Amino acid sequence: MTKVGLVGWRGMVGSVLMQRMVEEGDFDHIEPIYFSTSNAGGEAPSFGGKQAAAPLQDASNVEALKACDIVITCQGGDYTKAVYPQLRAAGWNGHWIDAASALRMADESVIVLDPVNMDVIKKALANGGRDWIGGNCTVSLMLMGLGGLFRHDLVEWVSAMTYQAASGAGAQNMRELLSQMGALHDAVKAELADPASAILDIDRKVSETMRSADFPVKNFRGTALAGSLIPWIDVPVEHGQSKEEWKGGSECNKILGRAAFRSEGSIPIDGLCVRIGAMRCHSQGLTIKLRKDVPLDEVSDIIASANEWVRVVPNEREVTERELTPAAVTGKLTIPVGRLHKLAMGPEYLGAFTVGDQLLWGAAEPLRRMLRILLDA
Ligand SMILES: NC(=O)C1=CN([C@@H]2O[C@H](COP(=O)(O)OP(=O)(O)OC[C@H]3O[C@@H](n4cnc5c(N)ncnc54)[C@H](OP(=O)(O)O)[C@@H]3O)[C@@H](O)[C@H]2O)C=CC1
Ligand SMILES: N[C@@H](CC(=O)OP(=O)(O)O)C(=O)O
Repeated sequence: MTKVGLVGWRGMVGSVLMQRMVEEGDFDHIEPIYFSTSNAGGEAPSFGGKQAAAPLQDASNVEALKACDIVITCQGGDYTKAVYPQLRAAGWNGHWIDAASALRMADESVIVLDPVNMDVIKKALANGGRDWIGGNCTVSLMLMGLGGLFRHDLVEWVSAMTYQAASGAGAQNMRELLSQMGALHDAVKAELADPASAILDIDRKVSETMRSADFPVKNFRGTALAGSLIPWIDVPVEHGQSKEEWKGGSECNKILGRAAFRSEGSIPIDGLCVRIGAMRCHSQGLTIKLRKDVPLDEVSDIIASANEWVRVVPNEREVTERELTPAAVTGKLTIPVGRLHKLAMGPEYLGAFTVGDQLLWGAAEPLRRMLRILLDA
């Protein structure tokens, strides 16, 4: 049976991956070997009702990793940068499946999102490809929603304005968001219980609390997210972009197998990435310049038929409020796309809004599916 090394399985992304692998019966097809960066020799877990043959292995032990046919890691970029080069240098020819961004733009890597780029994956497999990297969550979720328009080569450019959840910043940030919400509520609890209290007094107290020295903001780099937002994600790069915004253009074009971002033949994709107080769903408001005036019902059919997870939500108030929100989508694989309408700029300008769970299609699911593609190859 194929030996699969699992690194980062107890982290947030790794836990979602384990949950999905159990749900899909993936453990029936593999011999799992669990690794740890902190507890080598400890007891290995038994996901999918399958007991691992050995205790937890040391995740930095190249010899132990070499015994695996496939390694899947959700441990993070620092781990990848430290271990991957040593493993390849030691002559390991296995398949490396990785959630981290470290290897995404390397020539040898494919950014995997098989409902969108199975052709790119198959070509790389036929050419001996060995490095399969999950895309940035915002990018993968946008392509899961709009994949049909790209497949029909209808997109001249896209501007994506994002509304990204706390989970994208990590588990500690999700906790801190909730602590911030709790602190704000605590500050005005008495006033909220009194229907006669003045709303502007409540608002003033909330603002004071948000700006106070003891408001919990360590993980969000000193900034309030609850009751506010943060219009910057990740480090600055060139052209005034944040790295998260740069990934939109660079990774989308690579996933689609097109020319490098900003070079001839690539599709311009750019916008502003914003952190908001959602838990684990990223949303995006999209302006799409189509190559021609395509009727809205055709646009809708093309989007809806691209894959089995995308759902077009009619551009109507009630259904949008019910189905096109992080609260509705969280924990689900469905990718709703709605607010579809032609914008005032002209008939080639399409407005759209999409929501997706950034730990499922945004992180774990493309990796899990790549494992199955390799097992079935
Ligand atoms: N968060 C996200 O939205 C996305 C993240 N990624 C990538 O995945 C990587 C991992 O992200 P994420 O899952 O959020 O990271 P986590 O911090 O949740 O987990 C990373 C590792 O931390 C160690 N760890 C230490 N303490 C704990 C604890 N109390 N509970 C669980 N694990 C603990 C575990 O390693 P050990 O068991 O060896 O001690 C674990 O594998 C990121 O660095 C990024 O590269 C990719 C897409 C999206
Ligand atoms: N940066 C993303 C999460 C993430 O981990 O992205 P990447 O896989 O590209 O490092 C966010 O904050 O929402």
